[in-house]
Formats: sequence, structure tokens, C-alpha cells
Amino acid sequence: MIRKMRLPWHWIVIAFACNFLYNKVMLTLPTVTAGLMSGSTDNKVLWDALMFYVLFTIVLCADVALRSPARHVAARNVRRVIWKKMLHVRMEYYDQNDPSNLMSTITNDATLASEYLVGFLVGFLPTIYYMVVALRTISSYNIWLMLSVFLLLPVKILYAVFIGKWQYKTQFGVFQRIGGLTAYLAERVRNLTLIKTYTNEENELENGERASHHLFDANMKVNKLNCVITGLGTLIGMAQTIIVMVFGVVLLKKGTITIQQWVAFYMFSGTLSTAFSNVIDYWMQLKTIQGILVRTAKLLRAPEEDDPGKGRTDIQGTEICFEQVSFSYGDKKALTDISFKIPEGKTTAVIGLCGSGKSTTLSLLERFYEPQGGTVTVGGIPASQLALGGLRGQIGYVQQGADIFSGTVREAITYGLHDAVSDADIWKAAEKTGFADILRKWDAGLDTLVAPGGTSMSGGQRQKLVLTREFMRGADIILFDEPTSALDAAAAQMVQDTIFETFPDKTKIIVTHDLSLLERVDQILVLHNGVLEGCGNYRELYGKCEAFMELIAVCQSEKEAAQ
Ligand SMILES: Nc1ncnc2c1ncn2[C@@H]1O[C@H](COP(=O)(O)OP(=O)(O)OP(=O)(O)O)[C@@H](O)[C@H]1O
Repeated sequence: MIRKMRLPWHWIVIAFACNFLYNKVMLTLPTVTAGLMSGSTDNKVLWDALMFYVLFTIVLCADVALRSPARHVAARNVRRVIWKKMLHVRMEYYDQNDPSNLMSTITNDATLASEYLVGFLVGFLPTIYYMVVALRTISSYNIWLMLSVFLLLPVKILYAVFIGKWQYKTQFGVFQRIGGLTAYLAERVRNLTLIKTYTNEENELENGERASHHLFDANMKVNKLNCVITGLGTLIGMAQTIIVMVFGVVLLKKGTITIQQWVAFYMFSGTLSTAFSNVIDYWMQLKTIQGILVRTAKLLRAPEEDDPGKGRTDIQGTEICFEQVSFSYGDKKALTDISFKIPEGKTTAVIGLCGSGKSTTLSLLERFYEPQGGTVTVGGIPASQLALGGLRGQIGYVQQGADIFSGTVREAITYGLHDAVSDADIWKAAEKTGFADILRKWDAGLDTLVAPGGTSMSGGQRQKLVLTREFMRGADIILFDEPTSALDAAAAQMVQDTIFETFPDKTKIIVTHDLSLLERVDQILVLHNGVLEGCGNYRELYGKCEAFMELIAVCQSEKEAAQ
């Protein structure tokens, strides 16, 4: 996990060296103070004290100045690692793990865990070093003094183990619930209009409070733990001070140690106690890190898609073949043994009732999922052998909701293009799809701002923008997943015409319920419950394929109901 987190080792080494120096300087504090308090007027004692404070100030500043950047660089690197992983992980992972829930692994978990981890890496060994040298110095005064420091060690270890386990559990709970609350809010904020349409604000307020209350419960558990830590920690600290005082005073009275050694020992026992607490804190922070990173570790272990550049790049043509392809989402069968051919440069419609496997067919072609049986070939080559980047670069995908990120119209149209394009190129593409007529009415033109999901545009405008984006991309195969389903009849007709006029020679696959489209396409695939029931053009299927006739009847009645 640490290896995968890409920690900034050079920063950590520098901060470690600085912290080590800080501890080394701190080791001289008790003897310097003891020298001053013994009433000595020796110039050397004063000079040592002055040197100590100058050095102390320098190393303290350097320690603070270097440790923070090391933490922030680590947090930034880890955020990048997780985001990269989220982008490359296989889609199956997201079927079981809500991606919105994972957002907080980047915004929260990673930042805190990497900060703790850097703190541990930088501070743990120097603290141990400090303790060893301090104990050796004390033992040189008197062995009983050293033993007095160790008397409570078993209690301290028991305390650390017990609290550490508790810490792990509570932190895991907190971060899981932060994820839950983030996911809840992200989903609701995206669909505010749905909430308003159903005037469901009151219920959503309650749902939000419930998610927030879960986090509150987890935080209260942390609070309880902190109370125990403070209480037990203070008790142990007090017991330690009493033991030290008793041992010191007895030995001083006996004349076994000098007053100077007693002062130095007393100061050492204080700083040693802090060092012990720090070691316990480091241990607890490690347990906290473990608790925080459970979800991140699971994500980082998830299987990734193939390297986009690895595989064959010699795609010859765009004919697509499904040969006895089967696919299930977990136990749920989506496609069973389907075989068909999609000819190059032609338009194929995929139709079927809800849940018949249309979108799954497109997903297999894009290799969002791999089939469990059979083969998908593109240009005669199994898709699984093709470089993922090359394959996806050949395929354009226009989805139901016209997916658009926020930004300017220019950014939306050029999204995903790797080469620089001029405004003139964009306008040329927009003329082709008819989006230019819309653009001209907007004063800011290509600088017009687009809301997330393109909600600041009408459905037809959004689809025209996406078609312009696809035209610019220039892929040879274009998949359309119900491109007109969200549009009224006039806009649907306009988008349909644009598809045929803009991409006349491309290999087009259109998932649709739109009857008028079926008569225009070259081939229709009829799916029913994941099985291919028919394949042919409108004339070939009409009156001959039962499933096709049933679908026509359903689409007809839907159309009439809509009118
Ligand atoms: N991510 C998923 N996880 C689990 N099951 C899924 C997933 N996506 C689809 N399914 C299931 O697989 C089957 C085929 O779904 P698919 O989305 O391919 O159908 P569709 O024909 O495109 O449906 P629609 O017309 O409603 O969009 C359905 O039973 C569906 O419930």
C-alpha cells in the first residue's frame, strides 16, 4: 500500500533528518538547564545555554517548515494515485461499489492518512533515538533512576494495544459514513429538479439528516474514545511523575545522585514521558491510518482495465462480429449466446424491451466489460486483442442523456480531443451538424458557459452539441444509445436527420425505440431477454419475426399514448 501511495521520499528524508537533529538538540536541554540551575557562573555553561537556544530555534523552525510540505506533497500524490485508479478500474468494480461513495477517499481519507503516515515516518525513529539516548544518560546517573522510568511500561503497552484496536474500528466507521454522506449529497445535488418536481424536500431533508446522523454517531464514538485516551493518558502520566519524584528524592536524600543530576533527570523524565506518549500516538495514528485506508486499499487492489497502449493496433475496417457471446452481471444473465454481424459503413438498429440487453451489447463492444463466453471482433480481430486506446479511439458514443461536463461550449465540443483544434475547425463541424445555427444566437458563441450535464441547454441543443463533438472526434464506428429518447417529436426528427446527414459513411449502431428510425436503417437486431430473436431489415422482419412485431405494437401504442 505504501509503495502504491507514491510518497515523496526525498521530502520525507529531508524532514526526517531535520527531526532527527531536533531530537539531538533536545537531548542537551536537561544538562544545559541543570548546569544553569546549579548556580554556576562558568562562561562555558552560559555559552552552552546560548548555543542550545539558537540551535533549538533553528531546528524547530526547519522541522515545522519541512514537515508540512512533506505532508501536503504526500497527500497530493496519494490523491493522484487514487483518482488514477478510479479512472482505470474495471467497470465491474463500480457495479458493487458506488463511485460517489469513493469520492471521499480522495477528498478526505487520502489526505488525512498520508499526513499521519508522513508524520510517523518522519518522527517515529528520531523519537525512539531520543528515548534510547535519554535512558542511557539517566542510567549513567543511577540505574534505579532508569528503572523508575520503566516501571509503568507494561501498563503503557497494554494501553496502546487496547486503544489502538478501538481507534482502528472507530476511524473506519467515521470514514465509511463520510463516504455515505458524500455519496448521498452528490446524488441528490445532481437531481435537485427531481426532488423539486416531486416536492420531496421534506423527505430528502429527513434522509439527509439520517445520513448526517450516522456520521454524528460515529463521531460521538470517536469523542468517547478521545475522553478515554485523555483520562487514561493523564492518569498514567501522573503515576509516572509520582514514581519519578519518589525515586529521585530518595536517591538525592541518600546522596547517591547530585542536585545537578536530579534536575537533569527530572527534566529527562518529563521529556521522556512526552516521547513515550508520542510513540503511543504514532502507534494509534498507524491504527487510524489502517482504519481510514480500508476502503482505499480495497480500491487500489481492484483489477484494472488493460493498458490502453498494449495490444494490436492494426484494425482493418470496422465490420463487427458477435460470435456466441454471453454475458452476466454477477449472477444476472444479460446476454445469452448471441451472434450477429454489423456491416461496415451501414446503420444497424438494436431494439428490444427494457432490460433486453441493448446497452450491454454496446458496453461489450466498447470493452467496458469482457464477455464471459464467445468473441467480439472488430475488423476481423478479437476486441480483447486490440489495444484498448486504439479500439475506443475508433468508437464514438452518444448516450441517452447527452453527457456534457461543465465549462465553455468550446471545451465541451473539444472534450477528449488530443490534438489542438482551432475555432474555425469547431465552427466547420458545427455547420455540419446544424449546431452553428444555435451557436450564432448565443452572444458569447464558443465561450458560452455550459452547466454540468448541459442542463443550461434544451435536449435537442445538447444532442447537437454532442453530435458536433463526435464529428470532430472522427471515429469510424459510432454508437448511439437512444439518442432521441429524451426529445419531443420535432427535435427527435431533427437529431435523426443530423445523424444520417453528418455520418453517412460511418458504421452506426443505434439503440432505439423510435419506430420512424427503423425504416431508415440497413439492419435491425431484435433482442428479447438477452437472446437475439431476429436480424434483418424492416421488410425482412415485418410479419415474419414475432418478437419484432410485438415490439412494433408496443412502440406504436407508446407513440399513440404520447400523442
Ligand atoms: N450494471 C449492472 N449491474 C447489474 N445488472 C445490470 C447492470 N446493467 C444492466 N443490468 C441488467 O442486465 C440486463 C440488461 O440490461 P441492459 O441495460 O443491457 O438492457 P437494455 O435493453 O439496454 O434496457 P433499457 O432499454 O431499459 O435501457 C437487465 O436485466 C439489467 O437489469
